[in-house]
Amino acid sequence: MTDLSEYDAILFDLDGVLTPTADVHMRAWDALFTHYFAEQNVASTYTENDYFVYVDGKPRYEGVASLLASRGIQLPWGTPNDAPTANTVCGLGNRKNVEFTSILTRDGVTPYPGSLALLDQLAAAGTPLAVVSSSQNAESVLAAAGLRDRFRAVVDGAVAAHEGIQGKPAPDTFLRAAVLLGVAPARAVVVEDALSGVAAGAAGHFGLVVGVDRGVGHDALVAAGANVVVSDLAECTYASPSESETL
Ligand SMILES: O=P(O)(O)OC[C@H]1O[C@@H](O)[C@H](O)[C@@H](O)[C@@H]1O
Repeated sequence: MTDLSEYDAILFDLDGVLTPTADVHMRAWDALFTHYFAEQNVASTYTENDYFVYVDGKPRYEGVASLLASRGIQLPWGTPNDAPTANTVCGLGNRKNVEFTSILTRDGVTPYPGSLALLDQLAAAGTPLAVVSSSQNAESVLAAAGLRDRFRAVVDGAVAAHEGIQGKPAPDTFLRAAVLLGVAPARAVVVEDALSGVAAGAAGHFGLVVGVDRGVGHDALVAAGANVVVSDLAECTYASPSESETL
């Protein structure tokens, strides 16, 4: 068990940490790039490892640009308003978003039971919580999962774009959430499943960076800066202050 009760606040990534929506993102990216690479006759096909290394946890268009660069492809950046049919970085990202949104609408979202159990302990302890996600769909996912009210602050892809905050792997979105919760980074925990997110937590000098291994691999998470790695948040605990006193 990893006990988080010595810290004052917890900053959670969303997709793959609280909800199984990293899988939905993965499937939507796979559909986009498999099709696009076939159409463009790119010899090296898109794999799951490509997702973990180049796309996972990053803001939408940065993920597209990183993956294309891995194949030596350069496209015009375009703008976030580009149609999903446009062959620009933004157009490809928006094409993936059509797929993501349709899966989300069709299937809904159920939080991981282990994550819910930890959130219940944190609610009982009154610990300030934030969601820090690169996704512009974070508010929809939180609402669909019935989790929005549990978080004092949400710093997501839409907030970052609006406020001009650099996305993961830069630490800035986590640092912004710490400010919103009124906590020093050294007193807060970052919980992340993506290499880019773990790297952001380490770069922000947070008190503890918990890596959640949903497929990236224990060693890769540690190499990116995780202090501890769990396979599910059921392996984390947070005793409320009254419980801690009686221990
Ligand atoms: O396209 P969106 O919803 O803004 O999401 C951007 C990224 O958000 C992250 O949370 C996911 O891990 C990535 O897979 C995703 O690409």
